[in-house]
Amino acid sequence: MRLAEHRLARAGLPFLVAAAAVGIGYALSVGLAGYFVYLGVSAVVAAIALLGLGVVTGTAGMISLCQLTFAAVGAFVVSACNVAGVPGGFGTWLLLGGLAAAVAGVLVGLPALRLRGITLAVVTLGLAAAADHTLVQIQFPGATEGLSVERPEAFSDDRSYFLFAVLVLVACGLVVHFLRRGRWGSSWHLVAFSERGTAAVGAGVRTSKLTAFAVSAALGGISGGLLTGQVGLAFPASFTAIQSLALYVLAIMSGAHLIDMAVFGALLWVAVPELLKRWGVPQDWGFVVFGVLGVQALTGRGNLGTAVRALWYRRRSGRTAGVGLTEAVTDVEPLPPGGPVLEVRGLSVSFGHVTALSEVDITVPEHGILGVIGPNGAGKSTLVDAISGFLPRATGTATLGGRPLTGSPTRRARAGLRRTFQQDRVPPGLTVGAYVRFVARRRLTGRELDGALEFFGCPAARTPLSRVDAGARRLVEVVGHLLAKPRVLLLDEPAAGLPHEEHVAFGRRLRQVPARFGVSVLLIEHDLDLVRSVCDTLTVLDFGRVLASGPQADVLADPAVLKAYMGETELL
Ligand SMILES: Nc1ncnc2c1ncn2[C@@H]1O[C@H](COP(=O)(O)OP(=O)(O)OP(=O)(O)O)[C@@H](O)[C@H]1O
Repeated sequence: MRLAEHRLARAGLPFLVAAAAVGIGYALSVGLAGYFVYLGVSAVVAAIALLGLGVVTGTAGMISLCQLTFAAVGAFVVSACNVAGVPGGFGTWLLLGGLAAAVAGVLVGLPALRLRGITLAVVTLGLAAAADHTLVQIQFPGATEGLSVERPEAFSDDRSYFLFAVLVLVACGLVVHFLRRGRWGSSWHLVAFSERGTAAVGAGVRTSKLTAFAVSAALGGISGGLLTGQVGLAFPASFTAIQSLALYVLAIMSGAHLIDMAVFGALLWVAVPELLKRWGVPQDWGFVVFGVLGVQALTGRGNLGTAVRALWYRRRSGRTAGVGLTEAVTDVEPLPPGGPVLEVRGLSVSFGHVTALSEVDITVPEHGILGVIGPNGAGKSTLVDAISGFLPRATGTATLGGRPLTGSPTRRARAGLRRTFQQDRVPPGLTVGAYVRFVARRRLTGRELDGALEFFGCPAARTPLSRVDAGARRLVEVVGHLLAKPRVLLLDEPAAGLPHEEHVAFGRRLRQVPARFGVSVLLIEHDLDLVRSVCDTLTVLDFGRVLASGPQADVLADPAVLKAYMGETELL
């Protein structure tokens, strides 16, 4: 009951905050002096644009330096609708402006599928500069005739228009909040942290990037439309490339992926030039101030928003969450291994002159756990990369459940082949539960989620992953993939981050995976005790070749394995 009440309270919280924001907006609209009301609308407009930047840059990790170009698209559409007298009034025009900007966002996002970092920055800034130049040439519809945009009837004076702008900001904030908590939001976090990790869970890297660009641009478009309603006539000077650049810097500095920090950034956006004006300093110096703040944010670690939150969490709980595998679990009987479910034949991979794999055959039995062992550099991770589709130039064949396993990593993941990574691919921006639900890519009941996390001794679903240690994050990754119920899961050293005393307990749980989750496993592991306790069959790789393969006891007693793999027979 208390849990249900707690969940209800958490679900209602965003609406409570939204209602409070509307209340504050109303109080400000009646209480502020006229000039500050005008500045207030400017701040709200900037907050919506920053919210958009927070999505594409802060959450999805891409650089976009043309946010005000999207704002210009929104302003253009609103102005054109005003001139043409499009039915529906200002509210409809605003939505149309957002929609048009979203389309522009997708078009700009297309190059982002191939470009990264500084190259993407140059492309988006170049686009902003080109749009800037074009707008000066063509001007906004109605500008030359002086045809002022009509505000909504009920919000026509400055005070009520400020309230209207606050209502739009609150609606945008709610949309962003719920999008971030949904599948799109999780995919943005994942793609920002690791594109390989995103593909490995069967999510589309393209879709993640394009949706982030579209949502961000739509918010930019709405902010531009709102600005047009504020000033009556849109002018190119409001949407220059240098302003887009300054807005980006502000988003980075404040941490605009957090809604409150987007609002804080917007207050700075308005307050800094205003203060400079009052002190008799040219307002363009505001860009220098933002530049300095941006350099500080880019050279330091993190931004203002995350720093404040980190302080808050440290005050609430100083500890990071780890693995708790010491609890006893009820064992389930292992299922007898069936026929082959994953068959790989003649797999070869070369990196230039290095032959990482040569004519490798492996078979994972249904309901079985195949261990793949071998010294460092034997080709184990390359094997996982090749089977899961990350090395398209690999030769050989693979079948999963009798069907050819081909295509991109996303396609193979959707076909029922999942993998984990040796490196951390778990994004810190999500909670344990949000991450596992996203990776599972199916509807999970709370019981199913909590049960699986508990079984592997992982922190509770509500724990932010930023507060989970490296070993536990690997197990959270394993849980997510297991709950996806693939045919086969490839585990690349899943116990590497765990304290050694936890290895036995982890092995005991791993042994039960086929029976509990219906998933067959290929396990790469250096800890031979763990391998012995878990795997029915073993394949030993050495210099990219299969040295031995078969039942565990036979393989571990093979003199070639003893000699080549361990070097010292006593150890085995
Ligand atoms: N991207 C790459 N470019 C060039 N060589 C590579 C690349 N990836 C792997 N190799 C080489 O391929 C061989 C196999 O590497 P791989 O990482 O698969 O070994 P491993 O058995 O997983 O080692 P470890 O146990 O240390 O993880 C090594 O000689 C390695 O240097």
